[in-house]
Amino acid sequence: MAHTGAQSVGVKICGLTEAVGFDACVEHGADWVGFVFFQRSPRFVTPEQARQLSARTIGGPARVGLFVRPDAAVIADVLKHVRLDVLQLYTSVDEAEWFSKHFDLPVWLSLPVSRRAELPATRVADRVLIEPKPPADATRPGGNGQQMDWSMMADWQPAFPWMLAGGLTPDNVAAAIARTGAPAVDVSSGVEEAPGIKSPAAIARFIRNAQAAITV
Ligand SMILES: O=C(O)c1ccccc1N[C@@H]1O[C@H](COP(=O)(O)O)[C@@H](O)[C@H]1O
Repeated sequence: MAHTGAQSVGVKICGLTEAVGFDACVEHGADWVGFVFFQRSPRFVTPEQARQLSARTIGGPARVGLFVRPDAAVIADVLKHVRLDVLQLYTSVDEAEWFSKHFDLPVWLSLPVSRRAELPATRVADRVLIEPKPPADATRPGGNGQQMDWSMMADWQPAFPWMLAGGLTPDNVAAAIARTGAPAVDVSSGVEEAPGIKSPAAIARFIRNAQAAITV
């Protein structure tokens, strides 16, 4: 079934490391920007780098901090430097709830999914990120440019917030939204010139194509 949406699709650009990419997100109206606090990512930023990027604009996209196997002391240190609006966590449902209460912040939980039965039936976090399971030899759980089988979401219409991630690009994002009905999308490697280096032109095209998808 093809989905058509009447609501604006939310767009998150993840893995900002440089001013030029951050500024493109602000200019073209991204809803969220993501800072990756995972050292084994080419998109890793220190808390100070995130602070400097974030300070380039007042307001603008909401700031999402991404943590893999999160540690409360690490998150607390980041929050001393930069205001985050959302924690995006690669952890369990129980831990996600704990972190949300502990830091009094909304938590988005990344859920790796490879078949329809793994899609959540009930709300387990403020938002779930539906992502592909990473390859066995991957050094990180996301940001691998790996696309999932969108057909498994064809008739999945949960009554809670979710976001589609994994292998999205300016060229496929409109089809991804139409096929899955995703209310929000998340991209990292699909808008890069090289790992960790964002392309302002690709960011502009991604946001434009995602937002245009609602009128399909
Ligand atoms: O971006 C990363 O390097 C990363 C590292 C560790 C965990 C998650 C990461 N990225 C997340 O994965 C999605 C999808 O990435 P891609 O578009 O397929 O490259 C990304 O949007 C981040 O939320």
